[in-house]
Amino acid sequence: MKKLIKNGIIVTATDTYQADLLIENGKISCIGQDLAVGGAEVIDAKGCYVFPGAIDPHTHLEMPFGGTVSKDDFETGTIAAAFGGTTTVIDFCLTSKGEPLTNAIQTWHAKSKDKAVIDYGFHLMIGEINDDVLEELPVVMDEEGITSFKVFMAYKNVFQADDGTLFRTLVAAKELGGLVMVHAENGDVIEYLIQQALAEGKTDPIYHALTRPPEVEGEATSRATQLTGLANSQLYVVHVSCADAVEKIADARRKGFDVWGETCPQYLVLDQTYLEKPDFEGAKYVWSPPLREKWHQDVLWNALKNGDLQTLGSDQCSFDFKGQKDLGKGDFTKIPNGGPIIEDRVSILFSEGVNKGRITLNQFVNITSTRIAKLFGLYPQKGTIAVGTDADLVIFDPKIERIISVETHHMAADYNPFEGMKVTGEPVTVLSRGEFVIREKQFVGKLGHGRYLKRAKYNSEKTDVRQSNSLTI
Ligand SMILES: NC(=O)NCCC(=O)O
Ligand SMILES: [Zn+2]
Ligand SMILES: [Zn+2]
Repeated sequence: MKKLIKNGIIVTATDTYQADLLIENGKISCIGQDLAVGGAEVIDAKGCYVFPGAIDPHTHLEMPFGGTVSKDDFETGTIAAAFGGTTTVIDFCLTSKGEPLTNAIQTWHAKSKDKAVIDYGFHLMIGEINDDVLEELPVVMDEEGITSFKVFMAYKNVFQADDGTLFRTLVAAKELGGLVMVHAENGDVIEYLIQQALAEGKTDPIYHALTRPPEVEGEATSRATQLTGLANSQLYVVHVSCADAVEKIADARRKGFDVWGETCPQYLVLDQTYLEKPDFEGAKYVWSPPLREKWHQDVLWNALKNGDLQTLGSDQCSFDFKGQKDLGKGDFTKIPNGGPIIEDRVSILFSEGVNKGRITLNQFVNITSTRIAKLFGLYPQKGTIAVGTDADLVIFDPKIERIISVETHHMAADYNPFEGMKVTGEPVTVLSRGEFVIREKQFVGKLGHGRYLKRAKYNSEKTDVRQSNSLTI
């Protein structure tokens, strides 16, 4: 059935205007003033913004990690994402050394099929480069449409790859049209600092942060950007947490390197003191990289505004406090890293960013949707509002106030790291390819509605590093 969204204010990465919007066969078929269409279901968006569905470029759903498995899967995770205004997620598919890449991809298809309520794609972890991997990569790209590869520079003896692997991945990505993503922390130095702390009997959650200081993130970011320049390749630095890393990304971009940076809500609004909460509650705030001293937040906000950082991911990787986070009681290295964020990513950026004048409304759309679609080969099918694009849409009431709480969230985890935080602005209705997923704040979607997305190759023309956020695109 046709749907007609009336009276809303359409916001894209470049424009803000009042118009009606017609949806037919899952796509936007017409945008105009005072549209009247016989037989169309009318959705009144008066007083609301109409945004392109947000895209979360960084999720870990049902991921084995730290001796357990992240709590939210493709069902609970994508439902919560939709409540928060996200209509596409790109999840990290983990690989194992010596195993064909396609085995890992099949495992991820099995996790997601018939569960996801919104569209989804995969990034692929590269843990080693050898002849088999080099042979498989072009096939993975062409047949699976996986065009972004993740290299971990940390998590020694678990996921960490060496510099040779990173460099060869950058070279291969340049040749094949892929985007290399890095978790940039120096895993070897962290391991040394961890062993030193444990030997001194320092086992509380705060030592997670103190053994991963900003310098180890800054150093790894610098190394990754330098190697990218040398390979004349392209790089996306995930979950940037501190000034040291922002500085290195900004330097690289000034030199004209094709380098991009993502931050996450936790680094924008929470700080290192949360790890000192009593009764082991600090474990709820264990991420890698860790939360930083508060002053880093201003640097991150400025970087989003001036274009040194371009996107916001959730790094959704949730664990229960009871039964999962508490695996690390008495040894902070055993606390599973990550938290439940997928649902509140967009609202936090709107409330703390747009409402507080730190970024503009159009930058908000660029940071949560358009830029991500361009970088990860989804644009213009996703990431904007235009005739012919998927009708992934969010009707967003900027006036609704909400207190974030585990009592009301839709994620599976048993706590919310933003508990008690007031946000103003909330999605009320969310459509995926023209179908309601959230309607008037109620879930009405269908398991399995979400389709797997084969993504286009990295296109430096589309993403052009010289185009800054400051002027939105
Ligand atoms: N970030 C984090 O603490 N957990 C998820 C895995 C990762 O992204 O490193
Ligand atoms: Zn990471
Ligand atoms: Zn992550």
